[in-house]
This record gives sequence, C-alpha cells and structure tokens, in this order.
Amino acid sequence: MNYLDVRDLHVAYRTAGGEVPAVRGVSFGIAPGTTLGVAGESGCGKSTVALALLRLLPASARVSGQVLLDGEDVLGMRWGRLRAVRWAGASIVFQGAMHSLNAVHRVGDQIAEPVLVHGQATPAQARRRVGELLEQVGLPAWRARSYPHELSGGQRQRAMIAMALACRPRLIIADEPTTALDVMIQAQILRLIDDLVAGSGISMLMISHDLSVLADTCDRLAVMYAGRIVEEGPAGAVFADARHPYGAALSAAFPRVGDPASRRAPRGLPGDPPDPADLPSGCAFRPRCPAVQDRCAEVDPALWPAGPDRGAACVRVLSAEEARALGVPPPEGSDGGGVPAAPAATEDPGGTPDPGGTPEPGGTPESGGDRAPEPEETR
Ligand SMILES: Nc1ncnc2c1ncn2[C@@H]1O[C@H](COP(=O)(O)OP(=O)(O)OP(=O)(O)O)[C@@H](O)[C@H]1O
Repeated sequence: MNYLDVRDLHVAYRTAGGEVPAVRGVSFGIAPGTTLGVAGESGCGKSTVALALLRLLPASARVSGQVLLDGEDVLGMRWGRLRAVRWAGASIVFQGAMHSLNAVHRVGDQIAEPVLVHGQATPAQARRRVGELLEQVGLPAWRARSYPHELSGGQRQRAMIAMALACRPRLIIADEPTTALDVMIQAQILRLIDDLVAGSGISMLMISHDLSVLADTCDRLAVMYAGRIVEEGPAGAVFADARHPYGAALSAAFPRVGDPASRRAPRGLPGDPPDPADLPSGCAFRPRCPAVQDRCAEVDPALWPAGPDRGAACVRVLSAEEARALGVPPPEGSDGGGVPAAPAATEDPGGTPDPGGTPEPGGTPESGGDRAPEPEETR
C-alpha cells in the first residue's frame, strides 16, 4: 500500500481577475521507502501540489480531491490531527533555507522545536537529538548554537534537512531543495538526501525543474504541464524514452548527469506555457507540440497507459482500438496511434503546459503556488 496517495487533486487560486486553475486533477502514489520526482517548467503547479499535501496553501486557494497519508485524508483532517501529522507524518523542505529559518533564533532551537511541540522528547533529550541530527546532515553539533546568518547557504539547507528529519517523518517533501545553491553544493545536498533516504523507509516527493537531477535520484518521475501530470513512470524509462512530447522535450533540454558518454546537446522547446486562466481547447500542450494532430484540439487527454507501469496524456499513445473504445477520434488517414517519437526540439527549454483530460491510470504531482510559510488552506 502506498504511504501517500493523491487522488484527483484540484487547486484553484481566487484572484481579483478570476480563478486560476493551478492544479487540474492530479493523481499519484508513493510507496514506502521510494522517491517520486516531479518535474515541469515554472508555473506548471509543482509547488501548489507540494503545499496542498500538508494544507499549507494560502486562504485564497480552493482545494478538492483526496490526499491520503497512510490512508488518512489530510484534506478532511481536524486541525489538531493536522498539527500532529505535520513534521511527524510528513515534513517539507523548501528552497531558500534563509527564508524558512527564523533569523533571530539559534539553529538548534529551531530544529528542537518540532520535537518538543510533538512531545517526542524532554528538553535535554531534544538537545541530544539536535546534535545527532546535525551530525547526520554533515554539520558539527556545535552549530546548534549558530544563528542562520552564521551559516553558508549549503549549511542552512543541511540544517533545514535536519529539521525535516527531526520528528522521524515517513514522508519528506522537498521543493526545489537545491535551487538556490551553487552547482557543487547542489550535488552534495542531493547526495546527502539520497543517503539519508536510502534504506530508511522514508518516502520522498522531490520537486525540481531539472529532469536530469530527478532521473538520477528518484525511483519514479512525473512530468507536469499546465496543472496536469502528462507523463509518469519509472525514472530511467521516462528520462531515456519519454512517451509524451513534452516529457521528451523536457528530457532533451538537460544533459545527462554523470554520463560523459552522453554528449547530446541540450535542446529547448520554443514557446511558453499557457496562462492557466486561459487554456487552449483540447490538449493544453497543443500550441507547442511538435507532433500535434487535428484531433488534439478536440481531446483533453487523460494519463493513459503508455508501456509497462507508465502513463502519458497524449492521444498518440493510444492504439486505434483503444482510441475507438474511449471515443477518441483516430488520426487522419491512419489506423491509430502508437508511441510518439521525441519531438525535434529547438532552443530554449522551458516547460509546457499540457492539456488535460481526466486523469485515469497513474497519477502525477503538481506544483505551483507561492510559498506560504505556515499556513492553512481552504477547500
Ligand atoms: N497565491 C497565488 N495566487 C494566485 N495564483 C497563484 C498563487 N500561487 C501560484 N499561483 C499560480 O498558480 C500556477 C502554479 O504555480 P506554482 O508556483 O504551483 O508553479 P511551479 O511549477 O511550482 O512554479 P515554480 O517552479 O516557478 O515554483 C501559476 O500560474 C502561478 O502563477
């Protein structure tokens, strides 16, 4: 059984200009001890998904669906239960630790706080636990007495990871945990996260715009576009052989990490993702898709099966028979789909939105939303 199951998650932000549908029917699961990476270009809804999982969205967000943590729906939880689940059931590491740590409190006190609030230790035990946690993340125990400004960016992010581990959560959500760091430190932090999670039984949701980093560190990958998961499957398979033209474009936009044999030059995808408040008809990726067909204007694809243990939201993954059964028009002058080839991407990576359909098979995470410190959400 999955530790986390997200089902048909929708999030819309109420704004002065109307509702912004940031997440549109995202479903995915994470088994105990496994890592799911969520990729997609800026604005596709990744952070919104992450924040929705622990009800950290601002009050302007309207949320529906289910977020089952060990079978319990977080979205329907009473406030007291939700407080117990945060940190202990699942914790979150944001990008930019300087903004997440309180500048006027010592790092050790901040790491100890969730342990104390959850009644997991006496103050003396919490102090010992802080020392252990700091050493676990590669910092000397005396750093507990430091203030955030006395640490480097990488050290602060290590302290944030220590805090996320403090209550021994079964799920860690890491939202672009290395984005604000330089490349060498990024690699160290990713290795640290990998080592901490490996064999620990902790599940992880790792968000990044960088598909190659996720492919290197995650068991499974979900690619988001315009508030939907458009591709989901085993990390290596998705990165090497994406079935959705957007997944293929995103994969082509990054060189492979640690594979000097792969000399392919990064390629980009022209165009911009759509405005979530003004999506095109049919597939949201249609205006940028190098493999677009006439029927893409009519069909809002669901995450259909696209190979062993994977799905893609593209009409081209359907055989003629499957398309007929689903009421999807066949491509002009042919008997049906097949797996789409990687598009001949051009310059400028970037992400794209994907149209949506009704999520069906696998699920994918979504991001989006702005960082709300300690929030509350609304349904
Ligand atoms: N508080 C908010 N109010 C209104 N719209 C919002 C709010 N937060 C996010 N959005 C919109 O929701 C959509 C998804 O944003 P989100 O931050 O989840 O995307 P993202 O993929 O995480 O992007 P990034 O990688 O830049 O963080 C975007 O169109 C964004 O402008």
